[in-house]
Amino acid sequence: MHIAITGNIGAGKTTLATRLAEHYGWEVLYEAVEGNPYLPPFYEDMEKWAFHLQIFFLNSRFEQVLKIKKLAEDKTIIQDRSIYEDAYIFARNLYESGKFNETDYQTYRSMFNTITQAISHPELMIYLRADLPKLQRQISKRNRDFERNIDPDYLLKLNVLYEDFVNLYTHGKLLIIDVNNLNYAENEEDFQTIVDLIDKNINVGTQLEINPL
Ligand SMILES: Nc1ncnc2c1ncn2[C@@H]1O[C@H](COP(=O)(O)OP(=O)(O)OP(=O)(O)O)[C@@H](O)[C@H]1O
Repeated sequence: MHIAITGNIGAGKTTLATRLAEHYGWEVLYEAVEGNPYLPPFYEDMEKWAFHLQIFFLNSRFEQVLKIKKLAEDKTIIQDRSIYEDAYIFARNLYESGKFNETDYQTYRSMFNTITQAISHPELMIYLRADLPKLQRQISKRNRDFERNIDPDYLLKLNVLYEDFVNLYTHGKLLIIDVNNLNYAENEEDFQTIVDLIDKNINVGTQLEINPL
């Protein structure tokens, strides 16, 4: 089974993916942050590095989904961020804010459309919904150099696109979790709340039985 966690920067995807994998014995595939040569310069000058970064993420996410296709035949894989977010949220936001020019954006979208014809979709998507203060707290807690001056307006715009994305999402089952008042990194009860929700929504390892919130 393929499960993906979706959510804005700092929503807590990596922590949740790691904890769920430990709890259920799933395998996690993380996104390419460490060693991504374009992320630090991108935050310095988005217009200049938008295309490079989007191609890097698209390729790395495509590699992941091909890997997941094979692995998910006999185990459950949890993916830290889905391929859709690159195109429908990050690239779209860059385009709409004038940082991705028309030609580059059309080239990128055409590659994305080609790639999506070759992939299979997650059976379950878990969306972590978090408001700006929560995102900012978590981003400052992890203290990554290149995220230090992240513009609140950038996070707000991404959040609007995330809401659009989940409202229109039809590729598979969707579980929406409001994480504003949850601290599943440190609070066992909060983690258990999420586990209970997931248990209610899937028969782990076999079939899906979703009752959306
Ligand atoms: N397609 C993309 N375009 C631009 N930036 C991206 C893209 N995908 C990921 N990023 C950036 O990569 C970095 C890592 O992503 P993020 O921090 O969301 O992952 P994370 O550490 O898994 O988050 P979380 O706190 O939810 O675990 C962030 O700075 C994010 O903006």
